[in-house]
Amino acid sequence: MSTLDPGRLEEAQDVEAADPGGMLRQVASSAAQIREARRAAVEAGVAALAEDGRPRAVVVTGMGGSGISGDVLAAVCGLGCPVPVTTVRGYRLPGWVGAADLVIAVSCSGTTEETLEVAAQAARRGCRLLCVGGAGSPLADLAARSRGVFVPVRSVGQPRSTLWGLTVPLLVAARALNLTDVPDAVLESTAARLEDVAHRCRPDSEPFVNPAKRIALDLAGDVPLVWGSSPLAETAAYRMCCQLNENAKYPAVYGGLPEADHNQVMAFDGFFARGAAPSGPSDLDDFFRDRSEDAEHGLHLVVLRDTEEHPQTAKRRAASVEMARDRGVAVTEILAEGDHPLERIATMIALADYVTVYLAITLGVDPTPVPAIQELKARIA
Ligand SMILES: O=P(O)(O)OC[C@H]1O[C@@H](O)[C@@H](O)[C@@H](O)[C@@H]1O
Repeated sequence: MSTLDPGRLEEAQDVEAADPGGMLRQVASSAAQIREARRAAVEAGVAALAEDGRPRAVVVTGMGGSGISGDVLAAVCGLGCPVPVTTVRGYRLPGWVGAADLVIAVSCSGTTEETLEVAAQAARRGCRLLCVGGAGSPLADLAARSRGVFVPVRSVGQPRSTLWGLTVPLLVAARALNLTDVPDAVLESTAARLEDVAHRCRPDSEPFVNPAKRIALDLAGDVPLVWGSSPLAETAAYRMCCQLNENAKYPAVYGGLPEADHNQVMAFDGFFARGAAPSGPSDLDDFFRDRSEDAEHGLHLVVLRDTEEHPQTAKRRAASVEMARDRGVAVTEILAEGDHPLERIATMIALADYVTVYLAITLGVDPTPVPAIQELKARIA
């Protein structure tokens, strides 16, 4: 059983010992992934996808840490994108998808059954096909058989930590199709920002100067509501919840403004907000005794705050934070850095990724393996 021990985050050697699968190293490789994946996408001839002109729609299919590449692509293309960009998670390609559309199948292992199934449907319907994932995999074979473009991706360990290796080929394809403006200079500046986050969050930097360790300690024992203050930040919020689930084996609820102000905000007045949180190990109570007047662990609002917000949404964000604090709900804000949408989403994701790994470590949970996911796959095999 996992127990909370803030001391586990103090010394670099303890942090490393608590991370036998090297998840912190995997997270730190994000900048290198951007550079390597750009080269791989260019070498694989992704630009050839533009030869037949712009598709009617872009449909990304993938699961878990791979599927989210579609959300990141849509967020970076933004509301100004001339064609719809959508993500399909599951076994079926929607009926409207056809030969006029580009389908992008993403799977780090290249073996995920839902992704292979949807990619095969796309090939049968004559869609333009781009496959991104493990070399020599069933997905690579499918791309070859269907004369699709295939970009090989080197896994850095887990699919979810290979996020940028899996996403950058999609961005390179989208820029070839004139769906978004992500020049090499932006890929490079994003990589540089990720290196900077990695430096600030490195294992040997102590909790009082390490933003990720500090947030992890604040969050431990609480029930996180993770909200994004823009569509871009909402995608980062979803990613943070998935990383809380898979790295920290921790529950989390994601939302985005303004929608969360129409439903989730009610939780500020509910059971979890009053500190009547689910009973946990009693050492949690001691640890959180002096965190707030209410003493108990309860609801924790994590706001991923974009620098570009609709003015009304910015008002809603500020009012929501104030209302949470008035009610004794803990609040943490994570700020986007940079100007370009890619820099902004990548910096929020990077800091949040580190938070989830340090939360795992302080809870005594190994961040890397996902045994329940494996068990599920085995049960249905
Ligand atoms: O990227 P692929 O290999 O398709 O995996 C997709 C997802 O599969 C799940 O079962 C987990 O392993 C996730 O962490 C992963 O993101």
